[in-house]
Amino acid sequence: MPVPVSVTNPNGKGLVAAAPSSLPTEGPFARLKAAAAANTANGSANGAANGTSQAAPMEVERPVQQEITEQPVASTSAPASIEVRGLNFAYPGLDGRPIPGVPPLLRDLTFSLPPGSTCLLLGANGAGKTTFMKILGGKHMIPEEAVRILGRAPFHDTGLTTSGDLSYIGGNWQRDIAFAGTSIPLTGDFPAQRMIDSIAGVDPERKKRLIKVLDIDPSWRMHQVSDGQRRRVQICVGLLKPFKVLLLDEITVDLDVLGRADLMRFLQEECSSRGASIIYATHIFDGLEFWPSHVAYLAGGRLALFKEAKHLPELAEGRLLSMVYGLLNADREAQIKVRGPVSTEWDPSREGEVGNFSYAFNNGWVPGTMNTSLSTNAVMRN
Ligand SMILES: Nc1ncnc2c1ncn2[C@@H]1O[C@H](COP(=O)(O)OP(=O)(O)OP(=O)(O)O)[C@@H](O)[C@H]1O
Repeated sequence: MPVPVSVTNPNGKGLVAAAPSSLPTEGPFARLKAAAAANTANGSANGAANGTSQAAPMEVERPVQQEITEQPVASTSAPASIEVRGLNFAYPGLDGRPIPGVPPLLRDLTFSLPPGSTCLLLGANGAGKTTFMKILGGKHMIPEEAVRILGRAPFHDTGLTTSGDLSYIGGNWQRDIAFAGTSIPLTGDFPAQRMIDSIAGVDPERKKRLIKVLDIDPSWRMHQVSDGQRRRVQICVGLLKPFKVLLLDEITVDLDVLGRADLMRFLQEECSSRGASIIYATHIFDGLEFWPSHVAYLAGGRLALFKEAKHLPELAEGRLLSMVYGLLNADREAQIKVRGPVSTEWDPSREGEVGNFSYAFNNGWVPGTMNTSLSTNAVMRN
């Protein structure tokens, strides 16, 4: 279960800002606080200019309504570790082709991140964050030139993922098992250590460090662990290889506050010390102000906002949550303006939107689910 924001962050200022009076001087919160202070001192020219800081008195903030406008891609001279150029993507209908009349989910999306970046990916439910992350992770076929990870095409160049250079961690740890069902949680009776040891060629020191950071008991039996404990083992396995690009899709959802704080600090160190890059899609914002170097907001199939964190004074001021609230509000109102309010009535005329019958050329759809047992092999091409 996610930790409710109201529990960890009752005043809307973030876990980091809430730390000084109530938390011990040692341990992950103290280190988070120090990291946030250093971040503020280094990067938040805006915060300094208008006299705000993490230590400023906390008043309860009314979320602000923000205007969503297209932002220029952050410019940098370093070669990008993640580069997206004019990406279009639409999920296919049952016949494997884009559904006529349904606009692409991602439209002419352009985006670039330099090495060492920690990018927070935000957006409303259904905005396309998971889809975008899966595309970056090489799980959907798209034109080769549309996405480059470390200069390579993630779908076509499978060496990117098999080498561990590109790592995607998302969704629940589950698999489809014939005659049992789809999305079955991994619950065999074997110890966590065996799952972790199943990844070959791992530096033993890194393994030990991750087990410690994620507070894993190697003797946990995987069929008896809680959701959060299973998630810790899943994250550990996903991080064992020293990735160069890491895509995290809401994986901290089951972690307790301490576990999340330790993990986020570990990930930030990975980027600053090794030049790795991370995109992290989440709906849990408390305590994250210190973490991103970039913030991206996905709406209407495009990046409606993409900025370096140092240009977002809300972060230095510990107001990430209220910033996101404002963006979501503006997004919803813009959508209502365009398509009107969503009908609460079932509309029989929308049945069978797939269109006229044609012979299916993707026969891998799993009945009753949104997944295909094949990699999605039909894409929107202009
Ligand atoms: N396999 C699929 N087939 C068809 N449509 C899909 C499929 N997966 C997702 N979609 C649709 O694509 C849209 C974006 O979904 P996606 O999961 O990428 O959103 P998201 O931003 O990650 O949402 P959330 O914040 O709820 O996780 C949704 O409208 C969803 O219904």
